[in-house]
Amino acid sequence: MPLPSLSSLLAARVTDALPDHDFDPQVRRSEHADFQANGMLALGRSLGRSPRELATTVAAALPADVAPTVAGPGFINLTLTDNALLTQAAGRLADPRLGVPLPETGRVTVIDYSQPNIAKEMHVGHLRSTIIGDALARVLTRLGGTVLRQNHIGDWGTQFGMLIEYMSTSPAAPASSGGISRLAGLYRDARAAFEADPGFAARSRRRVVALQAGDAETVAAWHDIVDESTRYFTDVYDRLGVLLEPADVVGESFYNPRLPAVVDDLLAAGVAVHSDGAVCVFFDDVRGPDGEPVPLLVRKSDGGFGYAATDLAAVRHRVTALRADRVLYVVDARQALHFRMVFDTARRAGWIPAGVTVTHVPFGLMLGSDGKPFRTRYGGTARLTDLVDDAVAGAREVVAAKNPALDAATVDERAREVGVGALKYADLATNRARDYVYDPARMLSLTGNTSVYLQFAHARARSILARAGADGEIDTGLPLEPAERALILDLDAFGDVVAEVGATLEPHRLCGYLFRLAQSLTTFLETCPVLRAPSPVRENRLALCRLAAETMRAGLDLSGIASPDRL
Ligand SMILES: NC(=[NH2+])NCCC[C@H](N)C(=O)O
Repeated sequence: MPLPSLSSLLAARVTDALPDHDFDPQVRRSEHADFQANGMLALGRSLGRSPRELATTVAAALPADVAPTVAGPGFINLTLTDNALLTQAAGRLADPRLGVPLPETGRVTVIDYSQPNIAKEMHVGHLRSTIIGDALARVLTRLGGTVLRQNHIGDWGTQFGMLIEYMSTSPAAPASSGGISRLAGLYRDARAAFEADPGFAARSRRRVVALQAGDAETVAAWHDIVDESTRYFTDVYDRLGVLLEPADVVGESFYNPRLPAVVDDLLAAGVAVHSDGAVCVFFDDVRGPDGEPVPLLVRKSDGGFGYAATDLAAVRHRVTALRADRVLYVVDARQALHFRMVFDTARRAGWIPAGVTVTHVPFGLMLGSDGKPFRTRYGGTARLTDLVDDAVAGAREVVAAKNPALDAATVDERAREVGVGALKYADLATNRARDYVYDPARMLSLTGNTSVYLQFAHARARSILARAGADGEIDTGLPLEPAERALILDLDAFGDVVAEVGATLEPHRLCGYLFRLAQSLTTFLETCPVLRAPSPVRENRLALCRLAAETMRAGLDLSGIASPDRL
């Protein structure tokens, strides 16, 4: 078991002081002391007693080495001894989990994320889903959970009839040449032909039927398109350094054979009804602007299945076959209503057992500097690969300016680590539900809340450790400087913060923490000489450098961001 944090140890002491009451002591970091327990206010309110009196009782029961004092209307200030802080730091250094608990043990989480569409370029929406989903997958795994990644790619639908028909009649090269941009170009042309030429449109519709009926030639052409697209996705994932691999792809086509049963079962359960030839599910609280109910379309009147039917089959599969305790959908906030209707339908059909949760994890848009949805210089939807290229190119300038003597291969490698890190961090650092402005210059800044600043603080600690040679033992009897105290207190919160990200599914909490940690590490390095300090202060400070570097690396790793030893 990992060593509990100081704040959780203090919280336990405060609750122990009032054994007859069940309450949250609300122990938080404070400007007035190391920690402050604020829970007496709420407890006093609920008991109809004076919070100050409760606080006084608690303070009297607490051990003198936490220096309890009552302040204001009933706060309890708590200050730890230097010895207690150093003992905790030594414990953390010996803890391979760095204090991260294992609350997810035994729990299976399915995460549906990334979800690009075949024969199309990936765009910024897929970038956000990929980055956020990947961070959540890493955090939940670290917290002891079993995480099943499901890349729900768009690989099925009537549009492929069009594309296959177009490719079979145009004398062009096979799908496996020319990459995604050629495929995306053909897709655009096929669409245009479909709209302009009724004969082509009719043949395309017959292709869809042939594809669904398993016609060998059509299925082979579809496979070629899927394979070519998957190669492109894999390439993007490699460049981004995310966990997703081809084995995680369970696309829409996977659920195709399961769709008729979805319709039958929903009809039999009375959850879905026939309506104008279609099969629909209605909701009391989902209505259009005219007050008319807006149904979830399970089967269209032409007999075709849509996006919703696939998601219904998917949720059922994930809960039953994959035995998920929790299913997360990391998808753009604009699909909130779709997921609400899908989950509600699955619940009404009795497909979601008690204790299992299905959750839409929404995120906002990436905006341009004009405050509108981000577009490229050419006005189109931004291609994800252009964003990666731009970030890496910008990072190359930062890296080369800092180290003019570096060889080209090292510059390349660092530029990738810094550029991709900056792109991910800019995405993760704001509350995911909000829209955020894409600002390449700001995200690569060496100062401010950027991954570059974090990577730089980490590399500073590493370079001191490299110059020192060996670290030493912590001497818990030494007095501490304020910057050392602040650093130890911040380091100690790491495990609690990771647990909080798992509980809230909000990666920005980790970024905020790492930014504060980088600041206290920087202040420590600027005010407390390490290598020049006399022994045994030197050994203690080296140990703090070591713990800070390890914690920073673990945190960046959970965000999917590299932590190079040098910058
Ligand atoms: N299970 C899901 N519906 N996942 C989200 C799929 C997103 C879809 N492929 C898109 O690009 O918009």
